Amino acid sequence: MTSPAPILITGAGQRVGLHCALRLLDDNQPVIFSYRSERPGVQALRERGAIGVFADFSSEAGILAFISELKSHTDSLRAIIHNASTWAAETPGDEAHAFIDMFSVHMLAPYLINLHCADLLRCSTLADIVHISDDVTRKGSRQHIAYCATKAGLDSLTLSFAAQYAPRIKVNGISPAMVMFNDGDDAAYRAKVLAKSALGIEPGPEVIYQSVRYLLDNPYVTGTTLTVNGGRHVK
Ligand SMILES: NC(=O)C1=CN([C@@H]2O[C@H](COP(=O)(O)OP(=O)(O)OC[C@H]3O[C@@H](n4cnc5c(N)ncnc54)[C@H](OP(=O)(O)O)[C@@H]3O)[C@@H](O)[C@H]2O)C=CC1
Ligand SMILES: Nc1nc2c(c(=O)[nH]1)N=C([C@H](O)[C@@H](O)CO)CN2
Repeated sequence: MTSPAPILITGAGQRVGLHCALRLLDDNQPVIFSYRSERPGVQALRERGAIGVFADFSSEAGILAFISELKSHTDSLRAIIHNASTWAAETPGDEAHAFIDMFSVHMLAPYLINLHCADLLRCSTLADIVHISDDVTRKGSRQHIAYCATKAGLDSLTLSFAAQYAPRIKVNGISPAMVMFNDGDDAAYRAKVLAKSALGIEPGPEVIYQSVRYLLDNPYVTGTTLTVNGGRHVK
């Protein structure tokens, strides 16, 4: 029996991307992942048989170099999961650089990878693109203006590529609110963030894998962005 086409997940060296990559491997799904920094998670994925491809999505050249290296490893893809992301607040005096950096990783990389890798997806019987965005695009963010704007642009790509690639390729999004804190988050910040949702929990990355699984397995969903926010919109 031939092995299924691999799933590409970007930014899988840690946290949500690493969790989802490991869960896909648990399901006997071959994985190709991008990483930018050598991390324990990168080595763990390699030891599970996943193929790691270096990627710096901060420039067009870096994105195209990744695409070229990716195509040297596979001629088909079951799915592409755009997970890579930078969560940066406005940096006084360097706002433009931060905006350009997040535009590149949140919009230009998904755009170019989707355009250049559509033929790889079309070699798979089932084909999906999943954009991981952020619930914050629902109403904007005073503290992360550029981050939110570039994630909103990713939401737009979901709609456009869903229309462009139907019916051969499904294209959907996932919009989480906080699913896992960062190590440096103090108790006061954690309490403040937990109070923003109706359910008031830190669910962990499994809720994103469950959302990915739903989108990959459901043949009648495209152009949809799943809200996974603990009920922030009803709080
Ligand atoms: N964590 C949460 O609570 C929430 C997460 N999300 C979204 O879910 C997804 C996963 O979140 P999380 O796991 O916290 O993400 P991380 O902040 O851990 O980022 C994931 C990876 O993206 C990679 N990355 C960042 N910038 C670049 C770049 N320019 N080029 C290549 N790779 C890059 C990093 O690679 P490296 O480490 O190798 O440098 C990093 O490991 C993201 O899209 C995020 O925006 C949305 C709402 C809440
Ligand atoms: N790339 C990332 N994006 C986001 C992160 C993160 O750690 N990396 N974290 C958040 C926060 O949890 C935020 O939702 C808290 O309100 C958002 N995006």
